[in-house]
Amino acid sequence: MQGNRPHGGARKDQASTGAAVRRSAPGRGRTPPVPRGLPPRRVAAFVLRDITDDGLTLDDALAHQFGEGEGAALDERDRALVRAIATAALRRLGTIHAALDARMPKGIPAKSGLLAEILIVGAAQVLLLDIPDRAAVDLAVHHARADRNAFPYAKLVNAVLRRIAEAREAILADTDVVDAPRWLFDRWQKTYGKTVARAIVEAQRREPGIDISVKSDPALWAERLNGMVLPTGSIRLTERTRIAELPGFDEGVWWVQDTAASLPALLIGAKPGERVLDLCAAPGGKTAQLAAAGATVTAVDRSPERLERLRDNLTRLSLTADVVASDARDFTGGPFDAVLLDAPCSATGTIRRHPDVAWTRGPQDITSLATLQSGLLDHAAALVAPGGRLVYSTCSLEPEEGEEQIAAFLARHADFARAPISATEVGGIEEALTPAGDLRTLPQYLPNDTARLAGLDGFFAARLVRKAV
Ligand SMILES: C[S@@+](CC[C@H](N)C(=O)[O-])C[C@H]1O[C@@H](n2cnc3c(N)ncnc32)[C@H](O)[C@@H]1O
Repeated sequence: MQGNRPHGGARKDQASTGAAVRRSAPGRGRTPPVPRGLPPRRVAAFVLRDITDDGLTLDDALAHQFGEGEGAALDERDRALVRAIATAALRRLGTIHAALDARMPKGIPAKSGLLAEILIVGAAQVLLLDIPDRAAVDLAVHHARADRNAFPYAKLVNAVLRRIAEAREAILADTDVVDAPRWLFDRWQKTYGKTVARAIVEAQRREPGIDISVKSDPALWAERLNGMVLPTGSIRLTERTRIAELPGFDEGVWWVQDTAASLPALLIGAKPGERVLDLCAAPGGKTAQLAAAGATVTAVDRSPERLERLRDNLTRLSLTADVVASDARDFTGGPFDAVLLDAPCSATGTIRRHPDVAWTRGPQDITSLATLQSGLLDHAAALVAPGGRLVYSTCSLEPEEGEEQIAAFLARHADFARAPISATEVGGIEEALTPAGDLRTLPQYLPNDTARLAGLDGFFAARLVRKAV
């Protein structure tokens, strides 16, 4: 197995050059003409640096770079290219690091500016995108020449990227390389065993399709949307498309939601008129499911910005909920017939959709989130009416945020018992049920011969019932 640490031992030196310097930076006072394709590559390099150095999410990094300097001037096509390069690079960062390591045994030289990012952006194009090798390599060389500190390494960029292009097939076929940080892969091996951990990282390499939850009549809407109905009742689109231009979007018939993310709200089994509390609700995919089932929903989230999105989504869908901006641990009300706690988590189950997650989390995040989750669970429990249901879910693959959380909760709360989940409630996906009766989806489930139509996010969910007094 090859190492897959972030490539570039010169992080500290680079960081100390300061954002203002490194984010402009033509080399040695010259102003060579800027080739047409260079700005999006340069912006992609900054996006990657925002993510790997500053811990921004991909969406935040894109918003940051498109909001200033060279990024603000990019047209829609170039922005799409920046997103494609950054996403591909993050999805296969282990592969790219291994390819660079093998051709640069001494690693990235100190004080070499954006050299690491220039190489990653170049390698992502050469290995993964439909861009001619020559254009990708030449632009990377231009990029290095225009960077004050990467300037001396322009020839090295040329040589390394050409050698990567020559070895493309072998690099992509290397099954020893893992596209996840070592600590995370080791964790998955420990939790799920070697074979399953391998299948997880394999599934995360694939670009996922788009899933849609529909208020009613999935068969009809699958036909209209040119999609397929999944066993879970979601629709999976079979083609890449602009979401807002699809039939039914303006009419508010459906919303985008990974099919695994739709399962926790289904487990509530909301009936018309029931009082249901959705804790940690924004941007509202599960609130919409509960409201569409006819429940009287209270949706709580502590982020006012995310609640704006929830309100917008409900408005488009002509659904209603009582929306409350509050820390869930301070929320009082109820008791409720059912409470859904879709807790904040490390989101390691969503890496196939959000490949940045793999490279911006650390083991300490899992520990601190597990503490937050158990506090949220205890508070949620107090809001459930006797005889009522509590569904706890996270989009994490980590047992501390799932199975272990529920075991500890049940040990603390003798007034709650597990209400085991049956396969028929989750589209018949037997393998997603734990021996205890909880839901544990893994990204490699729901296989399909067409890669883009396979898989689902990794989710955990447990259903508990408060004993009637
Ligand atoms: C996994 S997301 C929820 C997704 C949402 N349930 C859906 O289906 O669209 C977690 C949410 O928890 C919110 N959150 C984090 N900590 C919170 C807290 N202490 N109280 C309330 N909301 C919190 C975040 O703002 C975020 O919107």
